[in-house]
Amino acid sequence: MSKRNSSRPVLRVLGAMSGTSLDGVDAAVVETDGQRITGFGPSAYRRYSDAERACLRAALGLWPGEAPDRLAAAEAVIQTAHAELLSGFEGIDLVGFHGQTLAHEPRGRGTFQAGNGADLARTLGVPVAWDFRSADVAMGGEGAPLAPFYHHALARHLSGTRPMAFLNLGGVGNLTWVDPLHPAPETPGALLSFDTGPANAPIDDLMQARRGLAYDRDGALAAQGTVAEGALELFLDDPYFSRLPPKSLDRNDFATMVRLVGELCDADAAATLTAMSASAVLRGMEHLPHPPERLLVTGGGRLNPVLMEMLAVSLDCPVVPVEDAGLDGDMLEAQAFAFLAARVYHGLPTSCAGTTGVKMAIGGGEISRPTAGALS
Ligand SMILES: Nc1ncnc2c1ncn2[C@@H]1O[C@H](COP(=O)(O)OP(=O)(O)OP(=O)(O)O)[C@@H](O)[C@H]1O
Ligand SMILES: CC(=O)N[C@H]1[C@@H]2OC[C@@H](O2)[C@@H](O)[C@@H]1O[C@H](C)C(=O)O
Repeated sequence: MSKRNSSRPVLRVLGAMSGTSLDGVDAAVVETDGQRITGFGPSAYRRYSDAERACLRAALGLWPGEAPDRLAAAEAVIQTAHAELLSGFEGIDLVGFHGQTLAHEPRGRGTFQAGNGADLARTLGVPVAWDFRSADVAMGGEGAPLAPFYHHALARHLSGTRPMAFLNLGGVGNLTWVDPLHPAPETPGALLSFDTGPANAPIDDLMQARRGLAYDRDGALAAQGTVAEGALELFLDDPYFSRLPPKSLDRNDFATMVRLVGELCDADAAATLTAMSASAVLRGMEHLPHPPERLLVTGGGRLNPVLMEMLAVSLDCPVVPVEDAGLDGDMLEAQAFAFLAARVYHGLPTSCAGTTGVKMAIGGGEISRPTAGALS
């Protein structure tokens, strides 16, 4: 821990994210006082085995107390994978542990990220910030997306002077519009963010069902297909797309869309699902207050050239992977939860009206210490 031009100490924070794609756990170090990013550290990835992924898939949609055996098996996978990955890092002041979202229903039963931060703190011997979303939902927010406060810090780190946008193409897509001239993320007008719609999850589900593969590598199958315009139109009729932000999704909220492509051959189905993901983003762009100077794309979908091309040809602004700005698109969400952990530690807000729709800016997350008094 060190002090640098700030009343709050700079922490070396390790963030960990297990996303809706269920591919594995990302972990990355950020040095931050919770406001400024002062450095990026090492990162690592731990893939889930096929058996582990199947176990997590079987637990999607479960709430605490439901199907106890299935849930306990998934929790054991999450806990073990994180402990294995995170124990390989040294010199860490604080861990930001997102866990695995199993169910998300902000206007209903709430939001549930499996994984126990108190146990992880004991295992690693380091304080752990976790359960980032519950407080926001309890206060009437969507509980997601939460990365926007990090996007704001990144935009300032990049010395941006004009509004820019970040697009995460994970299992679900989410879009953040950020005006970097506002020094604080919670200032009205600094941020607008929301989930755009399904991104890779339906494509992955199709590939699993039809080809026994985890995903459409480089969009190779979609590139051979033709988009079924009728199915695309039916998809875009969903009221989610015209609903004003804030709004967020569960991984499987659009699972039935795979039925829209049920009669199509594999390649046409992949092309159509890819077009649906791109079109959901295009509809989302209509909600932004001003056109961004560029769209910085993160998450695995940025590696799908078919999806990226569909976005690029339809948008007026440049569409580029975040690597164009010197950032790491594989690790950006893990970094986000490192940054958010530092904010939790320093008592700073992690969401606001522009991000989750929560009425007042609030700090979510709790901190579990391995022993009383650590990092005091
Ligand atoms: N080379 C590639 N070509 C096409 N798609 C790819 C490629 N690499 C990754 N992907 C897609 O990206 C997905 C993983 O993305 P990512 O890790 O960003 O998701 P996630 O973080 O789990 O999701 P979320 O952000 O919704 O929580 C894979 O499941 C796959 O669909
Ligand atoms: C409930 C939940 O886990 N939502 C995830 C999911 O994956 C992408 C999108 O849906 C986003 O809203 C969120 O993740 C990112 C990290 C976020 O909170 O910013």
